Amino acid sequence: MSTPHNEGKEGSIAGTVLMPGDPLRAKYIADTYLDQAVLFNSVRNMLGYTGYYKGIPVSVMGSGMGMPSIGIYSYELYKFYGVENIIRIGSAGAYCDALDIMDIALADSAWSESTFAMAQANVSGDIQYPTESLNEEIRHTAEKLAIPVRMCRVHSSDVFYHEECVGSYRDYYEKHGCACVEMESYALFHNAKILGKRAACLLTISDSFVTHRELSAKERQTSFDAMMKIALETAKVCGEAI
Ligand SMILES: O=P(O)(O)O[C@H]1O[C@H](CO)[C@@H](O)[C@H]1O
Ligand SMILES: O=c1cc[nH]c(=O)[nH]1
Repeated sequence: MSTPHNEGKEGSIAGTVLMPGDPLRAKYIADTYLDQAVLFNSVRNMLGYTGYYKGIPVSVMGSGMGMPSIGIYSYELYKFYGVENIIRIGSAGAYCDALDIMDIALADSAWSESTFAMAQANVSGDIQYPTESLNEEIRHTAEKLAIPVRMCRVHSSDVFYHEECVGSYRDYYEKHGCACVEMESYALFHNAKILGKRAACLLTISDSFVTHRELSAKERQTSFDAMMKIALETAKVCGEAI
């Protein structure tokens, strides 16, 4: 089987997929953490690999940036490849000083101005939620690894570069309770819900709107190991249950 965007063969993708936005981060994870990793997709260079983590099959695939992109890839993984769990592992910008560079956040909800859910399935509302049971497994895993994780509402934005007339990051923090910003979780959570699947979103803070500190592009690609460890150990637990 294949889709217009994924050339993976039937059975080539594990039940749990870790999804960074950057396909090169997917390659880094496969090269660094997976045994016997096999490339299942390179259409549009959206690299996807399946390998073994501590003996359990796990896949990792880039989602691209923004909701239309993760909307396509996650829909196809859930609907056509039988994937049960997608854990997004991304970077985010902090909207408050409670989140520092390299802190790890777990989305408890995604607020968005996006029309994705309305356009996709006539679903109204500006908040989408992750799967509570998957979040619970992630929290439990992080606790066991003694890696601190901050639960927070995420601004899942359609736009990276805003003009000033739109307002400040403080508005998203103060009016909507968003502690940080990324660009995919609202669409991922929506797709999981309509297809009866599970989704979660782990984020490492890469820059701060408050302090203006930021990681380099190279650091964003390779330095999120603590978050990856949590995601991989959770995927192992999910894989053992499938
Ligand atoms: O690091 P990733 O997973 O790509 O996530 C964040 O980084 C990109 C913007 O630089 C957007 O995709 C945003 O969601
Ligand atoms: O979407 C994103 C991701 C990281 N940092 C930002 O400022 N925005």
